[in-house]
Amino acid sequence: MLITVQDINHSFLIGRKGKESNVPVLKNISFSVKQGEIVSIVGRSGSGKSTLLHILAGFLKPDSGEIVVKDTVTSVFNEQQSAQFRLENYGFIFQNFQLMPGLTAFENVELPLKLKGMNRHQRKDKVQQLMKHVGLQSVQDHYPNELSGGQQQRVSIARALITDPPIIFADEPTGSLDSETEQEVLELIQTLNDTRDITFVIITHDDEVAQRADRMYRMHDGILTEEGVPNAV
Ligand SMILES: Nc1ncnc2c1ncn2[C@@H]1O[C@H](COP(=O)(O)OP(=O)(O)OP(=O)(O)O)[C@@H](O)[C@H]1O
Repeated sequence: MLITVQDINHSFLIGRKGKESNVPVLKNISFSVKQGEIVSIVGRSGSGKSTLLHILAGFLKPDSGEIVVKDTVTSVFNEQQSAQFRLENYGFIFQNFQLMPGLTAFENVELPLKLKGMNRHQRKDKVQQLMKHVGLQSVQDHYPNELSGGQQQRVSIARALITDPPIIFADEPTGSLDSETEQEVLELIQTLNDTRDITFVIITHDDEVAQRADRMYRMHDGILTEEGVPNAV
């Protein structure tokens, strides 16, 4: 298994000081993701999906339970260890793209390589190759506000991929796209999964998006259960 999540529990303390109450948000969550799978987690707003993603990615510590990624227990990491592990292993795609408005499409994709200290020549080759792969060659000098929603999401996907992480976490990746563009982005994810063997964990409130995955889990009031998908082999 690439990712194994075992008995995760998490609560938030809410309310005024002295009158706080503990609200359980994740209840005994266990699931696993195999290398090369696309796994979706679907559920209504407030069901706990984002909290689970934050815990998986190490932004938040669970109250109890264990997460193992690539044979490493990540749930015991301190902040610095989590940050390092994220840098080496995870890419992120968000609903609202989170591109840097002052950088061109090319520069947005290039940024993670700059942060890693790769030299300019190598960066240029790598970024150009990937932008071609995701169909962005003709718009590489455009700023985010000169791109369509679908193009912006392609840029953010390229940015997530540029450091070759084995795992991509996508939080509502098609949430702000029209249905045609949504299909294009889902097809791109499928292609990248096929050609580069990248594992995707997709969080969504949309059943149709979730059913495009190899396997699908449903989150309901903090409880996660696996459901069959139509295209399962
Ligand atoms: N930092 C926090 N402090 C207190 N409660 C929180 C906090 N973050 C989330 N919650 C609560 O935890 C529950 C689950 O929230 P979460 O954001 O994980 O749901 P979600 O399924 O991702 O929803 P959405 O699709 O709207 O993002 C909600 O009831 C929310 O109010």
